[in-house]
Amino acid sequence: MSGTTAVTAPGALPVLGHLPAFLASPLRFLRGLPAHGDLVEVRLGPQRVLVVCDPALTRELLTHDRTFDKGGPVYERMREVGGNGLATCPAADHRRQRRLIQPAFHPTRLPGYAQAMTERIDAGISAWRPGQRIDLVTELRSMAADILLSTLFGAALAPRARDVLAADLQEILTAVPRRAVLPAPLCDLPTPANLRYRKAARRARRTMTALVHGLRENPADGLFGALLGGHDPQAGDRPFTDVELVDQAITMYAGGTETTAGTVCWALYQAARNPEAGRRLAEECRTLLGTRAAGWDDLPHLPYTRQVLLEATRLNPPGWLVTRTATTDARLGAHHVPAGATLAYSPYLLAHLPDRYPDPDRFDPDRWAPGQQTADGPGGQVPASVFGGGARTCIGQDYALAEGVLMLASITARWQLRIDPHGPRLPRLPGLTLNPLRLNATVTPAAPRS
Ligand code: HEM
Repeated sequence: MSGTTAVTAPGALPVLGHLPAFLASPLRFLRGLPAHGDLVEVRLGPQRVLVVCDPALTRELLTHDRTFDKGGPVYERMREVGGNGLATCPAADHRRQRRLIQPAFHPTRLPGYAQAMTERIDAGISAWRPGQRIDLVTELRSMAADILLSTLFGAALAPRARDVLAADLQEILTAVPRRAVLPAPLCDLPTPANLRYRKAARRARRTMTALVHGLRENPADGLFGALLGGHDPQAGDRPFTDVELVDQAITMYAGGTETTAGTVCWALYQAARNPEAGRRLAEECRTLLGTRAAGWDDLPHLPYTRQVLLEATRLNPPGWLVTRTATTDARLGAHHVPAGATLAYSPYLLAHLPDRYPDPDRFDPDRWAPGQQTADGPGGQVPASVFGGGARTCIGQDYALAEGVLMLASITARWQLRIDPHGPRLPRLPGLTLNPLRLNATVTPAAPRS
């Protein structure tokens, strides 16, 4: 990249650059980069990307969110879906949006959301039958979608409409990685996949616009109720229009469904593969809960469950590669970065650095034990950058951790899972998240502890 002082990763082929090596195994490729420097240029065909390979440099990238703004091919396609929502909007619009939305994520609102989480989790796991073979990916995704839409719209969203909306939103999200790599004209062809995508996008926006109209007249109990009901915008903050509110709903769905569901899926898988961790998890959940679903007041009494969840996010962080664009000529650490450059940070790469996490491939929930000193601060913290950082840090972090612990504890308390020996079925290339495509398990009732 003209003007940058970053080293280029070795092994670039003419024209294709590092594309074959990246496509052969993106995660292995990323993990090899820190050996070459703290900022490494990678050539993916014509696209050049500066990959940040060091935690301090990642913090610097995330702190200067106006210089290193949202951008890159995935964010462009996400904008097509989520419009100018909180996760995709440029820095120029971000402070206003964040100020308007933050009250809906205030810690005092979490117990209310947790009640909806407990109800939806209980309904989900009560439908399983002894001896049934389930696909955990589908089951947890549908539970997370149910929870997200229930907390967004509260009682304003009837169960039948919720199912249709969840199916449409899922269709849209599944299309994003495909549309991000297809040349733009191909995205407009009337292929069955493009037609399905357009139909789902139109219907989802129509449904949510109607919900927003209803909530403006009659604010209900959900997250959108908090956004619309009686919240005084800060001086100078223009309130959200209906279109912006629908963008925010799609953004929350996109940011809050696959991420949490995938994390719980990996946590259950790891607990099944690691007998000692699985035993301690079961002991904690079954002793505390018997067979009931976990609620908000149980959270402080589920420390090991939280450790298991955190370690699962470290090993398989949902957002594994995240891009930015330099808005101006800039410095990053000791490097010059030219205006227009694409940069990327990788929670996956950082979470597998051996000097931060000794024996990084080992599943070890005790890294997060209270009082344990980790590279990310005292035990109980979250793995650095898994939830981003700086002004664009995940607004749903506490929501996600509460939901993840409630799901993991409730499932473990009530059911014994026998994961299929084949383990998770992985996509050939990871999509927006590191989630498996399938994880089959047979469920039998857990033996309660006395
Ligand atoms: C395990 C669960 C989750 C993980 C690992 C996660 C991860 C992340 C990461 C890495 C970012 C920063 C992206 C960037 O730097 O460009 C982010 C932002 C965001 N997340 Fe999450 N997330 C999770 C759950 C959630 C949930 C449950 C919600 C909503 C209820 C949510 C909503 C958002 C939003 C709206 C943003 C954009 C924030 C902003 O730009 O101000 N996330 N998340």
